[in-house]
Amino acid sequence: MHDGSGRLIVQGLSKSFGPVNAVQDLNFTVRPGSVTGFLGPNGSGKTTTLRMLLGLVTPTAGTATINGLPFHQLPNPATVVGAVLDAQSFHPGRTARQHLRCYAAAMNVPDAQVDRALELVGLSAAAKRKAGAFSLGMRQRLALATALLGDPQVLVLDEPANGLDPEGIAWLRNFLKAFAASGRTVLMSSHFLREIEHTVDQLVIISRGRCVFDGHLDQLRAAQRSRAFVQAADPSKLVDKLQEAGYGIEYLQDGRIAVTGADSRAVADLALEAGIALYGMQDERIGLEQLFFQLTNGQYTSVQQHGAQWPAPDGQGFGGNA
Ligand SMILES: Nc1ncnc2c1ncn2[C@@H]1O[C@H](COP(=O)(O)OP(=O)(O)OP(=O)(O)O)[C@@H](O)[C@H]1O
Repeated sequence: MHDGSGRLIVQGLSKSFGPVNAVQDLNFTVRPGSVTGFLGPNGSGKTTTLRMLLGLVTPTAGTATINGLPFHQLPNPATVVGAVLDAQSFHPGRTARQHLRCYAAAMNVPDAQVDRALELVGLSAAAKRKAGAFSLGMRQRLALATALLGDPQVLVLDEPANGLDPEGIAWLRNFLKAFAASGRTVLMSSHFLREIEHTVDQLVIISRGRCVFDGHLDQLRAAQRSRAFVQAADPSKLVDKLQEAGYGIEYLQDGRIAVTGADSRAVADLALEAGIALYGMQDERIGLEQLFFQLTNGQYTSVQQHGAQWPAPDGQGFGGNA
């Protein structure tokens, strides 16, 4: 049974593998009713964190809880959390339905859930086909169906969009948004900002095992700075005026002034008022992707949609948030 919270709480979580500090003092909360992206370059510690959350790796320090409990203390965990860590782990000779029946039996979930899960992921027509012949996109869907068997409150997905074509990504986006809109929780990892940009509301970004951003995607967007580069006849007078107006200033080596938080129009208006001639102007906008580059300190990586519906936990209708 769902206890109605669906919260994932990571506190002071660390994991070292010998000399490798894979995860270092991570703190974040994932709330129901939203899709949270867990973003970071390759090797930044995403999988290790998800594995600690799912009780598959023991933390060196700290805790990771689901509904207030470590995974291994959850009563009937399959009904609380569904996870996909590896979309390739199928017996190639089994059909999609046979694969799901094996898991349903192991989870003590009624067989009826198998056809429901196949339907939810759009695989009903492929139920009798062997998983070994599935495309990567179909494997991702079958893995997701496996995670959905227990009708869980929380979905934890490691790189679910990996290898999907644009149509598959759009399908996944609709699906996860609808799942979250019903008051459930989604945590999905990615190393590619553009791939998940239109799917997630919240973002936790990690780099080298440490959290470098935790907040709403809009907060990240707001942090995109714009700058205007300007060459003026009287630079020091213009700088005085710009500083009076509250803009950040930087002198560039080539004699231009970089004005932070302003576009060229605002600078031109101010220069005109002050009677300062301008010889050249240029705008610069730091995009989300560049910002992600900066946040992850060059440890690179980089985030895409529709509409589905999803019943709320315990069949309470749509949009119920715990
Ligand atoms: N079992 C292990 N033994 C030793 N080192 C490990 C182990 N698992 C992970 N690591 C190391 O911990 C670091 C974090 O790896 P992790 O797989 O968690 O990163 P990731 O962000 O999921 O990367 P990717 O996007 O490439 O999957 C890496 O340096 C990795 O080599």
